[in-house]
Amino acid sequence: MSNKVSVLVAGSWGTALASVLADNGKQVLLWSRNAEQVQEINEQHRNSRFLQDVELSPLIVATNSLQEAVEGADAIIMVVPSSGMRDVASQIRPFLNKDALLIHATKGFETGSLKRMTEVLADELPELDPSRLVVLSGPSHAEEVIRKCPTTVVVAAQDLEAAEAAQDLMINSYFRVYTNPDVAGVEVGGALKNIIALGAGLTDGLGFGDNAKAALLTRGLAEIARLGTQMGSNPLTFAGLAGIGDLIVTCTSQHSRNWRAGNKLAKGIPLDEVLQEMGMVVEGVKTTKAAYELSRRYDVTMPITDELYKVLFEGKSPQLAAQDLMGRVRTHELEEVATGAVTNVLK
Ligand SMILES: NC(=O)C1=CN([C@@H]2O[C@H](COP(=O)(O)OP(=O)(O)OC[C@H]3O[C@@H](n4cnc5c(N)ncnc54)[C@H](O)[C@@H]3O)[C@@H](O)[C@H]2O)C=CC1
Ligand SMILES: O=C(CO)COP(=O)(O)O
Repeated sequence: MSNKVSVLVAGSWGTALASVLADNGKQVLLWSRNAEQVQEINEQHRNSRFLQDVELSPLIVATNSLQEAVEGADAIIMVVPSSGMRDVASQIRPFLNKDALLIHATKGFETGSLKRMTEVLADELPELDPSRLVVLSGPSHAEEVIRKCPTTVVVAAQDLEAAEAAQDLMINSYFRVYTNPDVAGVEVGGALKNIIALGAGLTDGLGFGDNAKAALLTRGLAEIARLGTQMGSNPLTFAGLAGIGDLIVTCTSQHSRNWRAGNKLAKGIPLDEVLQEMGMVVEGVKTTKAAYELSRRYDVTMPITDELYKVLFEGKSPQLAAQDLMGRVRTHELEEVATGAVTNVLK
């Protein structure tokens, strides 16, 4: 398939996905707005800020020019953090081939509009054939993909042909790609799991133990599925790679920036200092705010998200948040299931 393939931007995940493409024999153009990073990738085949000690394939060529990266590309992988997606999408509009395959691998919602990333891309790129828009998600830490550890992901598109084209482009012996027609579900699952991962870092940091962690994952999945279903997702997607799969890896791996940020918060470090210390995107913080607003828009109960919102933005102590979650009005697991998405997930 694609001859010219580009990846925007050269963060941790963009660089790891560029490596997958290079391993598949593609010459990859990797865009960064940072001139020093471009020089380091081209001259030393390294991206030391994000993936230390990893030698990149010479098939990966970095560029500072969005025009050079996008013009004539048959496939473009967008891995901009959610906060920059609209801006970068608007900048590529003049150069984009309207039949290009546009795959994004970003996990988050747009602040304010609360839109999913494919909705933001469709807004900014009206000439692009919407059937060419694909989302890639699933349990996949960049640090492991770059070392070619066995990884599974899912690509979702309205159009099976586009999803299969993305599958064909990315799949290899260590990177197994499934397709799914549920674009909304794959995007919502990938975004919301970061909230629960922040909570898991907090829970572990407070020494609450394995029971609490299991509770957080299970009840976290219930609220992800509840909101996701109201947003038009197929509940079964949350039993798959973009749901429980990504929830497991992000809540249990110390590679997770969201887990690490939650863990630092448990030590009493203020949120702005935590984010500064991380130096990498922690999508779960903005996503907690977005999900808090979405839960009200769709009238869905999300107790874990609500408590995390209070911890992050209202100064509530995590201990009190945990106490309030445990002391919620008693309820019936199956009764709740009977009125929500989890029925279908568990069937
Ligand atoms: N790191 C990982 O293992 C995975 C990350 N993701 C998702 O991929 C997305 C990107 O994350 P990472 O690559 O990990 O982040 P990162 O923090 O490693 O790198 C982000 C890069 O984006 C650049 N950037 C930020 N805003 C920009 C803008 N407006 N214009 C141009 N460049 C901009 C930064 O300078 C940095 O180079 C996030 O949505 C994340 O949830 C998804 C799966 C795995
Ligand atoms: O989405 C991820 C793994 O699938 C990466 O999670 P973090 O952003 O928490 O590192």
